[in-house]
Amino acid sequence: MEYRHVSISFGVEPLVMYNSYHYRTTLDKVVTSQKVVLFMKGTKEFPQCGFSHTVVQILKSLNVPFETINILENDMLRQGLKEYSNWPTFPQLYIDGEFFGGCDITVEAYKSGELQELLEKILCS
Ligand SMILES: N[C@@H](CCC(=O)N[C@@H](CS)C(=O)NCC(=O)O)C(=O)O
Ligand code: FES
Repeated sequence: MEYRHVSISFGVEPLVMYNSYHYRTTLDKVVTSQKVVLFMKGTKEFPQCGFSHTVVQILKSLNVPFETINILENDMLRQGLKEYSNWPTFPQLYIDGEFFGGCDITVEAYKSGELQELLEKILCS
């Protein structure tokens, strides 16, 4: 799939993806730009879907710094991310540059304490 002029509002400079190779390297940069990055529907302040809202609430309750990207603003990004993460839905949580999971996985990991453990390890290193 070709991605032309897909621009993500992220940080100061919008990131532009010109083609499928470029979108992959661009997304590599996005997911490693912060220890915790959440691709979601809506924003941290105003989630637009219950699944995204749940993950935001978990991250807020754990008091960890995290970046969110609203995939509803960009349909090419929305479709491209499904391919990039090999995951068909949102939210998509990245921790330390690695895809961690969607809502169900995050809820389970939160309940078991695995999420807290991983975040402590990542954020204290
Ligand atoms: N079981 C999923 C729930 C998330 C989900 O089903 N998301 C749907 C509805 S919000 C989705 O992203 N569909 C694809 C799309 O909207 O592009 C999870 O654990 O994350
Ligand atoms: S937007 Fe309808 S379930 Fe997420």
